[in-house]
Amino acid sequence: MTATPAAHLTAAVKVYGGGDTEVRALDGVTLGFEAGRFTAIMGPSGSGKSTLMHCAAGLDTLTSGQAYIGGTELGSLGDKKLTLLRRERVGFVFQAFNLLPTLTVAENITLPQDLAGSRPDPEWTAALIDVVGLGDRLHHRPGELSGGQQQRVAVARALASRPEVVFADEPTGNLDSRSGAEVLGLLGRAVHEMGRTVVMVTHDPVAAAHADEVVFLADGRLAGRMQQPTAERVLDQLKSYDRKEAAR
Ligand SMILES: Nc1ncnc2c1ncn2[C@@H]1O[C@H](COP(=O)(O)OP(=O)(O)OP(=O)(O)O)[C@@H](O)[C@H]1O
Repeated sequence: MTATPAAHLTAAVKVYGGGDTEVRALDGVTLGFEAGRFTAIMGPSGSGKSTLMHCAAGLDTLTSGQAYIGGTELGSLGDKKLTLLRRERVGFVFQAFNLLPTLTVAENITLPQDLAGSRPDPEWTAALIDVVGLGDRLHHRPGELSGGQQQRVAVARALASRPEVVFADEPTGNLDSRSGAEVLGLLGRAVHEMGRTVVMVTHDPVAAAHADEVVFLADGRLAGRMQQPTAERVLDQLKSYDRKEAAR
């Protein structure tokens, strides 16, 4: 028997709007994110990447089908239980960092646990701070840090409660290539050295090449999967979807 994936979707459909303006953003996606792996989600603009991530993470609901974190089906949870699940079992990294400007780096990192009333594990927090390389910045505020440093804080915050899965939405979208590479290296270390699970939406083939696997979406459907991606192979694959789109 194979282990339960960290997150998975079965026959996932998401429809926005209705009538003439109806959009099927997800059109029957069945997909699992294995634990202990770094997965990138790619596809042309409008292919449903963000929708898939939001529905898989419990930030949005499916029109039909199921989304699971571990063995928990999200559609069966009420708002309160869903909020708790997101807080305790899922980590998030967004393009815009989303740190609280009035809190220090250290306070930002432990904020989700403080909100949940859980006690941060000092050894784990220290290991995280070491990995993100911000030990000398713990009492600074986000405004005193570079974009790359802020995103490293956001990665540490996402990992602080040892969530079952971290979802990252274009985490390098606001960073220069060097800071972006640092953040991607950090996500990779979280997976390969700290046993975490990361699912990342990205437009950037170079970013996707940091993942163990790339999942391709096209028109709201699963269009392919690539193991051990390279930026070049990812780019070629994306071009093939563009050519199919142009031929329609
Ligand atoms: N709240 C919404 N209301 C209506 N349509 C939406 C909404 N959110 C997304 N869509 C539509 O659903 C489809 C998929 O959007 P989604 O943002 O998931 O794609 P994406 O692959 O993440 O795109 P991008 O790469 O441009 O960010 C698009 O056609 C989009 O216009």
